Amino acid sequence: MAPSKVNSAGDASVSCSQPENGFLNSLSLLSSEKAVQELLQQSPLQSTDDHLIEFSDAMRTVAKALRRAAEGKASAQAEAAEWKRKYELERARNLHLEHKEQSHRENNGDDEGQRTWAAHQMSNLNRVVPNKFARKASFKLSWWCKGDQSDQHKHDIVSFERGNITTAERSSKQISLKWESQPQTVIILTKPNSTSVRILCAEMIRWLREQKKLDIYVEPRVRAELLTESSYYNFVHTWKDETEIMLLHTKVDLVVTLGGDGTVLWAASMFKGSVPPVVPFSLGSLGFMTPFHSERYREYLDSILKGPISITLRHRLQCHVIREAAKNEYETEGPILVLNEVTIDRGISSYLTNLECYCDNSFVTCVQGDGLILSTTSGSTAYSLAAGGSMVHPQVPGILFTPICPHSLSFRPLILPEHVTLRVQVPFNSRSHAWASFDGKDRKRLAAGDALVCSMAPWPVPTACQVDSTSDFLNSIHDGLHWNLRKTQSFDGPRDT
Ligand SMILES: NC(=O)c1ccc[n+]([C@@H]2O[C@H](COP(=O)([O-])OP(=O)(O)OC[C@H]3O[C@@H](n4cnc5c(N)ncnc54)[C@H](O)[C@@H]3O)[C@@H](O)[C@H]2O)c1
Ligand SMILES: Nc1ncnc2c1ncn2[C@@H]1O[C@H](COP(=O)(O)OP(=O)(O)OP(=O)(O)O)[C@@H](O)[C@H]1O
Repeated sequence: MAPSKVNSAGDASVSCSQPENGFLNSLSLLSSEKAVQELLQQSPLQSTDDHLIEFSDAMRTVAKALRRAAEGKASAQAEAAEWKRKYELERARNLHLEHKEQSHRENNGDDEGQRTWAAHQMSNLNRVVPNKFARKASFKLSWWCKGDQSDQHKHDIVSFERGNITTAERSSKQISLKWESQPQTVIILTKPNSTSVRILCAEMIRWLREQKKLDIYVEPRVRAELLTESSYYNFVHTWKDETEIMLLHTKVDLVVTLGGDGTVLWAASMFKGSVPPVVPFSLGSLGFMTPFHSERYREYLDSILKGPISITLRHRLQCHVIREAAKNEYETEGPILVLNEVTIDRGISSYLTNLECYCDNSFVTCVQGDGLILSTTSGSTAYSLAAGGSMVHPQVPGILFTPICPHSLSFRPLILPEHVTLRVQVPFNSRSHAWASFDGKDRKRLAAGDALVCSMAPWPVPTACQVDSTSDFLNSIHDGLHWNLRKTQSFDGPRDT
């Protein structure tokens, strides 16, 4: 970098060569600042000459700017190093988990090996549950497709035998649930402040108790409402605190939701780990994930309690907010599971969001616009659709990467494979904070340097199908969204001859 020069007209100019990465070299900056200071000391500052006073002021400003640039770069380098350290810690932890899973599979033989790591984790949790809850009904999930009688499903969809690469096995076959023992406990979750829901809920509880002899759980709010109607509902169970909610999956055989899609999202959010099968009854205006009509609840529940039933395994995303201020990974907040999507947007800020996105080790892009939606395939018909994302069958494993109002003409949405980990980071030079929301709820502020890390969760939400996964999906896009509805052209008129 060349030292500062004073030209014949007395103007100060600082010329500097531009290194490849666009940053000024901090050492050269510091040495040029020193040169400027030396020049200032040599200058006759006491001189009454106005030009020289102006010149020395200008030099001071230049010196200050150079110092700031050098400091800024040093701090950015330190921050980058800290982020790299955090990222490596996280990768090391993931690798460790993978190894553990691998050795767990190897130690337990082939059959056990087909169980997921998640199932292993959940069984650890189950061990602490007292015996009185051990009467949960067992069921068997099997792969079902037309003409295929086999229960077997190879987990490896790609075969490499003898150098021939084939993908004979498909991952998205219909899943069927068959009860191995009679379901005994049902939890009913309801949309609040709705008279029709309250009436249906009371009627359904009475029917399930008297005709099906089932134990019933409801939320504390609902139990209180039922008891104000009649003391008959004294047998209905509820829970007291978060700890009891955490154990619900060990007691409950079936979850019934009465409401719209929001109630299905609410039900999913109550289960931080494994989720019992969910039967969603439609009492909302759209009901994309609620294929069961409430008027025919007796008929539907009768057949579901007998089984077998078709299931849609709806994948969830697990999200971690990593705070820049956290000293190590253990200080990050616990995972948040979403069934639809996590959205990172500009909140009330009037500035563009500036979000750096990484997929595993690769830089994806920088989102400048209103924000970004990371969606499951179940969520593809919700906010992501409104932002221009594709509609994807819920059984397709993948993560949708959909920008919200990007300030660029060429930013098309992406669909990424289910095994990737995404990191969305608010850069240090961002003009504003960003906000993350989870299935449209729980907004969290992301300050400069904070990041959101998101990957597929090991605990999907099994929802009962009215017909089967594909028919239900197509019915929803036809009935709910009026997809591709157009009057058919009449036969008369011009045509190819
Ligand atoms: N511009 C938008 O379309 C927009 C904006 C904000 C939030 N949302 C969606 O709302 C969801 C929260 O739902 P809520 O019921 O708690 O809020 P809400 O009561 O505001 O309802 C939002 C609407 O989205 C529909 N919806 C929810 N999940 C869906 C899905 N998977 N497929 C098709 N439609 C779906 C609901 O039926 C409802 O009509 C968020 O997860 C987000 O996807 C959409
Ligand atoms: N049990 C619950 N407790 C608290 N909030 C709930 C519960 N069930 C649903 N909600 C919330 O109530 C809101 C509305 O629920 P839902 O979407 O089911 O009904 P809706 O708006 O009438 O349906 P639609 O969107 O189809 O018209 C959602 O934001 C949801 O999160």
